[in-house]
This record gives sequence, structure tokens and C-alpha cells, in this order.
Amino acid sequence: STVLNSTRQWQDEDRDHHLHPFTDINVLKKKGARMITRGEGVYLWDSEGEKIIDGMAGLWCVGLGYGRKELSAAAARQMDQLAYYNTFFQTSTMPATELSGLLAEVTPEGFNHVFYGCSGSESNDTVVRLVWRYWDMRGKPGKKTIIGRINGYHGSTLAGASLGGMGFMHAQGPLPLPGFVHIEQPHWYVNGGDLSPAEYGLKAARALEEKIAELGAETIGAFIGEPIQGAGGVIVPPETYWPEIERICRANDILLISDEVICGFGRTGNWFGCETFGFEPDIMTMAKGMSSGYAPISGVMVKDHIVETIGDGGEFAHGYTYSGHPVSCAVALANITILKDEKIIDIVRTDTGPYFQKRLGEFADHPLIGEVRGKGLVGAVQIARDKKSRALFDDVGRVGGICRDHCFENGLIMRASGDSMLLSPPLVVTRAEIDEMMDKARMCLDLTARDVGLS
Ligand SMILES: Cc1ncc(COP(=O)(O)O)c(CNc2cccc(C(=O)O)c2)c1O
Repeated sequence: STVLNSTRQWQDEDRDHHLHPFTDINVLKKKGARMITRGEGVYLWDSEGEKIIDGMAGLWCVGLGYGRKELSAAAARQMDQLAYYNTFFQTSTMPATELSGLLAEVTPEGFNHVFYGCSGSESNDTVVRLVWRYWDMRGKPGKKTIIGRINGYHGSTLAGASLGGMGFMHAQGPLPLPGFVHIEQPHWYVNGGDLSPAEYGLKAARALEEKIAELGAETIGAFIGEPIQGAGGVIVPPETYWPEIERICRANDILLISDEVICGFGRTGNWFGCETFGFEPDIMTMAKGMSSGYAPISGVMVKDHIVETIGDGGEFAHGYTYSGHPVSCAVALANITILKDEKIIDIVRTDTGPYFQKRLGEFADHPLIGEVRGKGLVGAVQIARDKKSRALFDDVGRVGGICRDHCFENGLIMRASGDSMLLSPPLVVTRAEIDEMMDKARMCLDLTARDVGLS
């Protein structure tokens, strides 16, 4: 191919051939892609030599930070040894087997079996297949509907997009597919009205009870939720929410699914978000932090009683060519081993997480910020037009976009979702690096406040 050695040339080549995810093609064609060339720790560099502090750990996934040689060495070793073999036809490979045992060890009690994929979306498709098969085997084939939340995000396959409650995705095609319904999200700032967060948490959870009553428990197979809705804007539910959701699921004999793609592997200060929020799911989806993003891998942890029930039905006719890919498994194995050995999640829970939340909390007094949300090393500041009434700006998303662009121009990656600014740094972030992120974030919020006349 042509030798490309200037940013302009890279951008032209990319413009001519590369369709990017969740991207307005014509906007990008005009702008040209920013070519990211290198990563080290919590920093990235682009093709112009600009250094950027990555407040988003890639896409919520690079837990160990960039440049960990143990992971690249594990990949190279496995690739040289056995770059690929499948786990169909009663075969397995050492990394897939070893990783499965390690996952049984680090996940909550009762999760002893994992089904692999390459992405969170694929694993949520697996969840749907498992739920449908489980109720068939339980002799209740009517229980096929799955309930999710408005503004939840569970991926971009047909099932992932249907499990999710993102209206702008559903608007592009006949989505959600039949059998996927949604209840309100536990977003106190927008939906809580005069209720206290504790009261609102119960009210939002009881929307599930109402939906079940409306549709009939005999038609509902499962409820799925992210402990904290990530892409939806780091929506941290009130403490009362998840225990009430669990109670309602048990009372109506529906499976409880925790989508841990973002909250899993230490993000909230425990290994999994369901541990932080105090509920025990029947199924857990995992991806992202499972390999620190160094290689694509995802998985579904399945409680024993579900494995046994499905096992009674002969071959479960589902799976992917790369389910249990040996190189991805070797990378995930090295990643999780480091998380364990270096006690990184304990440090998040006891040191850097509380420090991050303290620094984030300082934004509560910023003229542009109505609410600060977060847990462990994930957080959001909610941009509001009027702090007293909690009113947002009319064209939600515009001001967040202004702030995001200020960040990118000032060497900080901070995600904008609606008018919430999100941070989810690598789990290895230090206090000094947290300070650097927060100082840049404050400067960009100040610039944004000036732009919208709220300074
Ligand atoms: C909770 C959850 N579940 C499933 C998926 C889908 O995973 P895959 O993308 O690997 O198929 C996700 C992914 N989350 C995700 C993916 C891409 C962008 C952003 C963003 O916040 O901009 C978030 C996620 O956050």
C-alpha cells in the first residue's frame, strides 16, 4: 500500500476507506480522523506528537493502562505457540481452560461457568439465547420477553440494541425487536422530582413491578441492567434501587442479569458492580476491562442452576468461531492475574477511588454543574442550565459537545453523554494523574461556561 508519513496523508487514506462506528460520515470526512499512534500508562499520543491524558481508558476498558509488556508478551507467546484453535467439537485450549478457572475464582459465589465471545454485544446476544433456552427447558416457553431500561446500553447487535433503551438507535430501523421492553432509568436528577434519592430509588425499581403486572409475569423471562449505566451518562442509581429490583425479580420468577461490561473488573471499587450495589444476579455479562482492551474478548458468567437446566436439553445450539480465542484468553489471563497480584482493585476501593470522587465532588460548586455522580473510578458531572430547578439546556447534548471539544483541544479525553461529562480513567491512575485530569476538566468547564454565558 502507499507509504503514508504525514497526518494529512493518513487522514486522506482513512477518509477514503474507513467507516467508523457511531460516526457522522460527512462530518468526519470534513474534519479528518485524529490518528492515535501510541499509549503509555494513562497517556496517549497522536500523529502530531500531541500528548493526551486518557480520562476514558479508551472506551472504559484499558484498566491496566497502555504499554503493559506482560500483556503483549502473553499475546506473542500464545500466538507463536497456537494462534488459534476453536472450542467447538469437544476441544479446548490451555488459555481458555485456565481463564475459565480464574473467572470462577474472581466472580461472586455461584458463578462457575463462562461462555465466551469477542464483544459485549455478542455476549448479550448469548444472554438472550440462554434466557430463552432456560425457560423452554423449565417448561415455561411463554417467558421470553426481556425488560431493560430507557437509556441503558447493551451493545449494537440486533439483540444488544434491543436490550438497550437508546431511542436514537431504535429510530434507525425496526428496533427494538419484539419481546424487548423498557422501563424508566433510575436517574434521580431528571426523574426524581421532589422525592429524596432513597424514595426515588424504590419508585424507579417499582416501575419493573408495574411493567410485569402490565404484561403478565408468565411472559417475562428476565430483567437486564448495568449496575451503573455507563454510555447513558454514568447514571448511579440510589442505594435503594438494586435490592428492590432483586426482590421484584425473585417474587416474579424472572432472571436477573447484571451487565458488567463497564462496571466489571474493578471499575466501582469491587471486582463487580453487583457487589458494590448489593445484589446477586443469575447471569453476568463481561467484556472491556476483562482484557484491558488489549485483545477483544467477552464472556457470560452463568449460575449453576441455569447451567444444569440448559444441560438437560442436549446441545445448546449457539457459539462463535472466536469463542475462547486462545490469544485473547491469554491476554485476559495476564490482565486479571495482574489485577489480582498487584491488588489494584483494593487500591481503587480504598485510595484512588475515594480520592477521585473527592476531587470530582469539588465540581458541585461550578456554575455549570447541577450534580456530581460516581462510584470508585467512574464519575460524571451533570451540566445544567439552572441548578436550583435542575433544568437542563433545551438542546441536550450541544453544551456537552462544546465541553468535549475543549477537552480534546487541551489534551484531555472526557466523554460527553447528553449533557453529562464522564470520566473513567485506567484503574492504575495515580493521585497526581487524577489531579491533572481534574485541573484540565475544570479549565474546560470554565471555557464552556464562558461560551454559554454562565460563568
Ligand atoms: C454495559 C455495556 N454492555 C455492552 C456493551 C457492548 O460492548 P461492545 O461494544 O464490545 O459490543 C457496552 C459497550 N459500551 C460502549 C461501547 C462503545 C462506546 C461507548 C461509549 O460510551 O461511547 C460505550 C456496554 O457499555
